[in-house]
Amino acid sequence: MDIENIFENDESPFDDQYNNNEKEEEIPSVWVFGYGSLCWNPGFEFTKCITGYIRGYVRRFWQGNTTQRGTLDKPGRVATLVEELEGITWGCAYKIAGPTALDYLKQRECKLGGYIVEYTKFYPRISSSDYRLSGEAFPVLLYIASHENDQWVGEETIASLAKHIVDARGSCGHNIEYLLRLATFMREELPDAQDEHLFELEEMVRMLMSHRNIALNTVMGRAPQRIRRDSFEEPRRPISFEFTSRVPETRLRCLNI
Ligand SMILES: N[C@@H](CCC(=O)N[C@@H](CS)C(=O)NCC(=O)O)C(=O)O
Repeated sequence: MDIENIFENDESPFDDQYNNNEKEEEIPSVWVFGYGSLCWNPGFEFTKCITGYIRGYVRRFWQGNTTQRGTLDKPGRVATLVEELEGITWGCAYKIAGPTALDYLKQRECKLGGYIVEYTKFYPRISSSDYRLSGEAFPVLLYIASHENDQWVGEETIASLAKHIVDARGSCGHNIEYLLRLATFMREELPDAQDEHLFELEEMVRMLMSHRNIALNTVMGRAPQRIRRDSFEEPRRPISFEFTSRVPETRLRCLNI
């Protein structure tokens, strides 16, 4: 999908009805779906973040990574989406305006990560009349690993994935951090969402860490920027992982982009 001129393209699927610009000046915007590190470390500026899901895909750690979370000698494993008819993948959608964020994602996701950009329908977890999101689905961009990219690994057992993750570290930090921060995002923001693959992998990695005496503080980098999600929702729990609504000031530190 060519997104170069998505803001000018009048055939764009992101037409005005989904801009939800009721309270924002009429500037063209698109939504990007995050289901891996984008859930906790978007690295780009956004104006809204809402939790929800997409249909027809499941999340799998079947994409290798020799840059941000691994090396050529010890490739890591990062999340991608695999088509599955009845599949559902939970994550969050970011509303972005202007091409800067997309240029950044092109570098981070496509150039460095081997992902391609597609789009699909996003179903918000919470509908809000205040936000003119009556719960109906709307189009989002998503970054998915093509099976042709040179870092594609394909199906692997949980045990094999866990071994790779425990052994891998890249320019953005340890591969364990990548997995645990995603699992924490899901538990804290989407406690009712199911994801057997993610949580079985987390359990196996934590078991390997225990067997190899790997201390958590040796694999977890700096706490990510706090993100306020579903801002039209009353706070559901004491403030913990995510709080203030702040547009990220820092870029993806490891890539300096
Ligand atoms: N496209 C997925 C995965 C994105 C992802 O995990 N990208 C990795 C590598 S390709 C990345 O940029 N990681 C930064 C980091 O690991 O901190 C998402 O929507 O979250």
